[in-house]
Amino acid sequence: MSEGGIVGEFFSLKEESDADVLTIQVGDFYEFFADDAELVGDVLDLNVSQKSSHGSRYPMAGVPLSELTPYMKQLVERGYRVAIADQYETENGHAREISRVVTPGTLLETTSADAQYLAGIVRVDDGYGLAFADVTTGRFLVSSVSGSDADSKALTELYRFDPAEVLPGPEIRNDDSFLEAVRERTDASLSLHDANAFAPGKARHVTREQFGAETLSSLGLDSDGGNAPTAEVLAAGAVLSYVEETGAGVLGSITRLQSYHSDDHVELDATTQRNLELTETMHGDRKGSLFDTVDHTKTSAGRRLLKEWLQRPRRSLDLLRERQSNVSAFAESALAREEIRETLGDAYDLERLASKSVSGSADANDLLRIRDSLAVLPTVTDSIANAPSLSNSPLAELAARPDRAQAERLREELGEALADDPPKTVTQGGLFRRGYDDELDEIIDQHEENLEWFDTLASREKSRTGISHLQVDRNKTDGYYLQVGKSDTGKVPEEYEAVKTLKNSERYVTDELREREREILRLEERRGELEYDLFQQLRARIADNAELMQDVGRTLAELDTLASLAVHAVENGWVRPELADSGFDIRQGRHPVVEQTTEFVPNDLRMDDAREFLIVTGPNMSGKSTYMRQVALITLLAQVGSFVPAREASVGLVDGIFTRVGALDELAQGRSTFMVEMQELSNILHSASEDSLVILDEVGRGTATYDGISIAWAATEYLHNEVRAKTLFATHYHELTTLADHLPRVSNVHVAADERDGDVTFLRTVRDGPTNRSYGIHVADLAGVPVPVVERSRNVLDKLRQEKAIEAKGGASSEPVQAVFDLGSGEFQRGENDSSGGESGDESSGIESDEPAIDPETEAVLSELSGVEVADVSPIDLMSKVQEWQKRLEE
Ligand SMILES: Nc1ncnc2c1ncn2[C@@H]1O[C@H](COP(=O)(O)OP(=O)(O)OP(=O)(O)O)[C@@H](O)[C@H]1O
Repeated sequence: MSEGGIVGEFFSLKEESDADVLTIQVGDFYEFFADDAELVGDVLDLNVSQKSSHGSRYPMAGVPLSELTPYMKQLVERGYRVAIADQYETENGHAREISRVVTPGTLLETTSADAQYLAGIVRVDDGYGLAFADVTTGRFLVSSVSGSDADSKALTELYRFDPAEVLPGPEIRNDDSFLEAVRERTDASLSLHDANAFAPGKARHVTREQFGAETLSSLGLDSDGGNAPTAEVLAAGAVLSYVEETGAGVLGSITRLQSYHSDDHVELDATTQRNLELTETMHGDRKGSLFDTVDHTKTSAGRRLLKEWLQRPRRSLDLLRERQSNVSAFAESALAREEIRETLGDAYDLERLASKSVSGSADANDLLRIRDSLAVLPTVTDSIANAPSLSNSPLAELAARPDRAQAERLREELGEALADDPPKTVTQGGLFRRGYDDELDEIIDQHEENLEWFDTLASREKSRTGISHLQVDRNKTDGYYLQVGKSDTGKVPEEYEAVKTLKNSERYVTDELREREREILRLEERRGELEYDLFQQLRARIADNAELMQDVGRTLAELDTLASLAVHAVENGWVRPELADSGFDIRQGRHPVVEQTTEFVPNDLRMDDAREFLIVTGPNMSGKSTYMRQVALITLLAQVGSFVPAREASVGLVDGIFTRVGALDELAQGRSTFMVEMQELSNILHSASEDSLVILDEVGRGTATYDGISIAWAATEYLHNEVRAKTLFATHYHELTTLADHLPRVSNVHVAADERDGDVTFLRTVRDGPTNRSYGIHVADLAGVPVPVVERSRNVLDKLRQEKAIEAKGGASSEPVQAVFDLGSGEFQRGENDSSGGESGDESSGIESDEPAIDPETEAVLSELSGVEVADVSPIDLMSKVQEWQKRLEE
């Protein structure tokens, strides 16, 4: 291992001579480890992780691009071509992949098929301007958000793109609460960027240079009266200049600017994406996510697009109907679909290859991949034209979108240039076909002629000299030589010059041989140079067609994604949903992921203007959460343009899906469950509209029972009266079921269970009306809670029920439990002192202090088990506490 010395202000490099292992030391803080390095062609492939000054290793993804770039530059200057593919273990033991390539002339470029966004965000008077550059494909999107909830809208956009790096404008201070939220809720690194880049003049100049003033004005993004560029342009300018300065992508591959409106998409914040397990399960596994379940794509570009569609469901009826028709067409014609999918399997990621051509990092193999991928388009287009059900669908138009003639010309050019079976690297020679370049042909002819001379040399010399054991050979140290067997050395003529003596033979050279050898080496060198020049010229011409390649790549990806959706629909009996203005009528709906592994009991859902809010009750484990998630996922899939798991479905388009379920992750991070719960609830109450779908699972359970009920009660009223969002609310607070008597559009449904002789059977069927029992103790029993505790709980429950019955009969309003049941009848609703959800035990509520006395013996036992006051917890919390205690015992 040799010390490479300081190669940059903060960077030093250690390398082993054969470049097998590379350790890069960065300042005092980080140490990068390169394990399992492998030389693949002329690219060095490394696995990289990073060690902090405290000694803990963590993945390199945590390092901002700007920090990585300078040291990458150093490597490049030292003549390396570096591909870093780091696969590392995250805290919970799940491997994730982030890959980036650095090549001469360019900087960071991703080798991962996933989109990697660099985001710029600028705050203006009435909102934010946002710009997102995908360094994988060169896609560039801008948008703006405004209004009183601009903060939350901007955050939603950031969640949606999930950028690797965010550049906040200089007006967003480091301690700004908005940045706090970005830090808290995304994995993005925040990078400080030159404030000048955000300056209006600079930003406009840079964006105009990149896209032209015409593009800006056609998108409505040019300045007002020539002075103030729009917020999007400010953000775009900063991102572009950052890309240019740091090489976080390739400017030349950013060929097009797309402007989108945040209203084009269904609002789906990070919490909801996680709750619905769109791309990862709650435990961080890819397997078992919706994406993993429905993905049957054949290409990495198709996979990328499918993920994007799931994360960004759309609201345009026309677009969704078109996608549906395409999925339908593919679903109906199995033969043509499978033929097309097989052809698609030959396509590489053209969007990425376009970026690589522009950056100059595309190698010989990449040019071949471009050639082969371009050939896929006409084959696929012909397959579509030949299948009537496909040619009559919008698929025909989709496939015709890229300029086929231009694509064909490009493919022909590559076909004429590149040999059928060329080498992996240019330096090996033989990349180009004969007839492509006259000079190259001549060199090759001369080279071959010289080689032939060597071929005939042995027989010529044999007959001239009478030496029988003579052969001509070449090796790295001696070059060309004549080798004569020991027995024949006496016959060697004068002009032979001995160069090496071996055991059984002698090696000679002659002037003539030296001259030929020099000529061969000259020709080989010239051939190498010329082939490399030609390769570069060809690559540059290909790069001029980056936009075309992006078009073709995008089209193939879209066909792949649509065909994948069709495959899943056919294999799982999904149906095309009817897209309606509002409301839901889902018959025999199923959960798209759970149905893969379980004998699933389908369920219906009906919601309309007269039935907007469903309170879902049912025993623990009966299927409430599954039912609600199933509704959210069916809605989401419908707005992707996919078929849905149901026998029949009408889905009203929504503008957002908002969910609030148990806060497992935050618990692990040490935040108060209840605080998180309330923040999420608050966000929903602020952001949801009458066109939204809201899923609430157990709101209020994180605090004292009466506080919890009060908050859940008030939130229901607010959603029902003010927001009017379509809402499903699962609760164990049976008191809430009485809301249906007071609020006109609230209805009760419950997930049925059957109890016979103390045994509970979960029926999984959703029925109208509230449930009457909670069966929590039965679940505790199932979970293995010790028999004495289960028995005792039954005892306590009976007691509580008896008390309730007495209170109900007596009807005295001063009775504590009665007070809860009376919530709907006035006192609470009127928002008097006690409706404000005061702290537990707050004198003003008059409730906590009036709680029914629990048998002191029970309270003592349970308190000891759980470490909490019994009166302060809901039945579920009690159960989880008991389970917690049981776990502790096991440990
Ligand atoms: N319709 C169904 N068909 C088959 N299995 C189901 C169905 N619904 C739910 N399940 C299964 O039942 C189990 C419990 O479901 P779920 O978590 O939705 O219950 P829950 O009522 O929300 O429970 P809790 O109140 O304890 O949170 C899960 O394992 C789920 O896979």
